[in-house]
Amino acid sequence: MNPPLLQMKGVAKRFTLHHQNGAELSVLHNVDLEVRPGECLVLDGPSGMGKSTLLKLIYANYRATEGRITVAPPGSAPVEVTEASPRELVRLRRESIGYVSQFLRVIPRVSALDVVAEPLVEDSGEDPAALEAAREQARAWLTRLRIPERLWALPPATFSGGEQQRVNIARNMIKPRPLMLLDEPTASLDAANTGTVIELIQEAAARGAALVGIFHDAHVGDAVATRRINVGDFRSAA
Ligand SMILES: Nc1ncnc2c1ncn2[C@@H]1O[C@H](COP(=O)(O)OP(=O)(O)OP(=O)(O)O)[C@@H](O)[C@H]1O
Repeated sequence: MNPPLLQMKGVAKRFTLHHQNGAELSVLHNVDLEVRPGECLVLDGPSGMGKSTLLKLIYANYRATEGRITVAPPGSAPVEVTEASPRELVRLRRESIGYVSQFLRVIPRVSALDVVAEPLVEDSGEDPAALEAAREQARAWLTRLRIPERLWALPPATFSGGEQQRVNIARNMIKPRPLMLLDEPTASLDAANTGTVIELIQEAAARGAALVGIFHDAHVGDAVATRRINVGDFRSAA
């Protein structure tokens, strides 16, 4: 069996509520899990249980209060997310973790094509052939996700919710990273685009990515899950 790409051990998250005299809100407690290459772990559980918080801990948007989170990309040294420096985290995200949230962080005046191509352009070292290859791939991703060609040269700020979500998916999947975090990636999508995203997730798992996802639509979770957990099981008794 492949070694885990992601490992969480004894992870807890408590928020300190500064506007409520420093009261603590305990959200996750004793999270132990492993995800291996080729697996898609689906996070289930009622609203407010901590599903998005769990993804944000892995991506280090939130700092774990307790425990260890280790990402071990194949062929490179494992990174302890809980102890990594800001520089190591930037590198880990750039090289090893894709994070598709519901919302695109819009960059003013940058075209949809360049937003999608950017992760490959960053790696191109200004080599003209690599830059053109990055743009060519961005065109293919925009086509596959049914973004009309007339929109490619425009900044996505004025795009519809579903168009922005598809640009975000393309941007985060164009570079095949070993770990993919998916926070309701199909929330604003129609049936055809939801079907495409299901295929993309299955293709990522087939090439050996490890995926952890939250899916609003039960049928999407059912189609992609290789394993599921209920995040309510990590709720603190306190
Ligand atoms: N930055 C924060 N500060 C304080 N509390 C937070 C913060 N982020 C999340 N929480 C709290 O943590 C709990 C879990 O939130 P989270 O968004 O992870 O739930 P969820 O299971 O993803 O919910 P949903 O299915 O509704 O998206 C909620 O009670 C939320 O208010």
